[in-house]
Amino acid sequence: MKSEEMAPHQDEGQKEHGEDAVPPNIKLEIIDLSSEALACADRREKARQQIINSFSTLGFCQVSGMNDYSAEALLQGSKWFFDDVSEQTKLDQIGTKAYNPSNKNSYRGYFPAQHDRMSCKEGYDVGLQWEIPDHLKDIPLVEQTPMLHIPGQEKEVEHYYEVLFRHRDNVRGVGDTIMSLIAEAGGERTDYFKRMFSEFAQHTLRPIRYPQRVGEVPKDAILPSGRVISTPAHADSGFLTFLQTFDYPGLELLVDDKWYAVPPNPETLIVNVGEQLSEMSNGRFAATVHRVMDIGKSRFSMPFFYEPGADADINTKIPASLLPPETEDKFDRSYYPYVTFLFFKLPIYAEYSHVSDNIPESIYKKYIENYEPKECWATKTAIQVDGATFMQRKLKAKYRETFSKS
Ligand SMILES: O=C(O)CCC(=O)C(=O)O
Ligand SMILES: [Fe+2]
Repeated sequence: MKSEEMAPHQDEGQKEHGEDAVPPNIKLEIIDLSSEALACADRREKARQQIINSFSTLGFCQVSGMNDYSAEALLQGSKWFFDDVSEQTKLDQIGTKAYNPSNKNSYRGYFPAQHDRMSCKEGYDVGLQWEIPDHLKDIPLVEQTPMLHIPGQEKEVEHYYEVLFRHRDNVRGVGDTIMSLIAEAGGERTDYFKRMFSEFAQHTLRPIRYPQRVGEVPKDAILPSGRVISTPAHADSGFLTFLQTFDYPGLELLVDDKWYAVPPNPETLIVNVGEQLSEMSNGRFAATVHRVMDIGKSRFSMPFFYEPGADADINTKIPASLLPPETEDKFDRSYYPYVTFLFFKLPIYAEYSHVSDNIPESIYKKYIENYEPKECWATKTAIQVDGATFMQRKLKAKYRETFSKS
């Protein structure tokens, strides 16, 4: 899944810490992934070490050296998409089912901003393009990305997708490179993770706009210092995130209970570890909590959530030599499909609740019935909100009820 996300009523947990009006800057290590660097044995080894070190400490770094990279063209595309194409056109043509019930797409597509929520952003979830293979057919969430068709603006539309897809494919390659370097650092073959992040990976590129808020700002979005939150504190729930923030400040990391600001750098991508990759490393890699602040004007950003295939086994571990030694043998090696994780997680978000009402029985039997939910930041937060009940268990009970009736 798109990894980030907050549970709907998430509390801004660390109120007592780091209330500086302007938190100090933090410098993220820059890792050179240019083809020249990777072709040189010493520089490649340096990149491997930098990745393992930064993932094991801050859980955040930057990468440079992408091919053919124009942040400016991407930003122009996003401005066109969010500022020039009307919200109605986006909702009609590519809105997700939660916002346009007559559309089929639930997982890919456009979602509008909710100005009365702490998380105030609109975005467009874009996947890879492939024919859905037979073994993934019928799985809700495995779907094509709906695309705009605007009569009279064919050229603009074509250009928009050309730039966007080039970026998507580039960043996907960067993700594959990082996973290869982790494999090599652990003494495994370069293609160790290839099955997991296969040609049918569920990767999601998400152009975002945080619009200038209109109406009353919800109280829970205002910090005691008066600063306003656009995306509350969260850890990304997935594997790896590659984020372009252009020239916009606003991203903050929670390190040792204090907030730090990440200075923008359009020349690099910010990379961070999500909870599932942290789990694949038995906790060695850190899924660091972060948030986005309101900067008083529209803010654009573009995360790419590097995700496995729907049926990939997410109980995979990073190479054993990289695991914390005391944890090496203590894990469950049973198959846990990625889509099962998504099925348990997504319905927590109001905008995906219809997904759980439309799961075919065969998919329930294959991907839900025999699995226990996996915890993540979002579901843990939902538990806090929900009091004693473990929301994921409630969801499972709900699925079970649905299919015992049929
Ligand atoms: O927009 C940003 O700078 C960060 C977004 C984010 O944290 C996320 O989408 O997970
Ligand atoms: Fe995030």
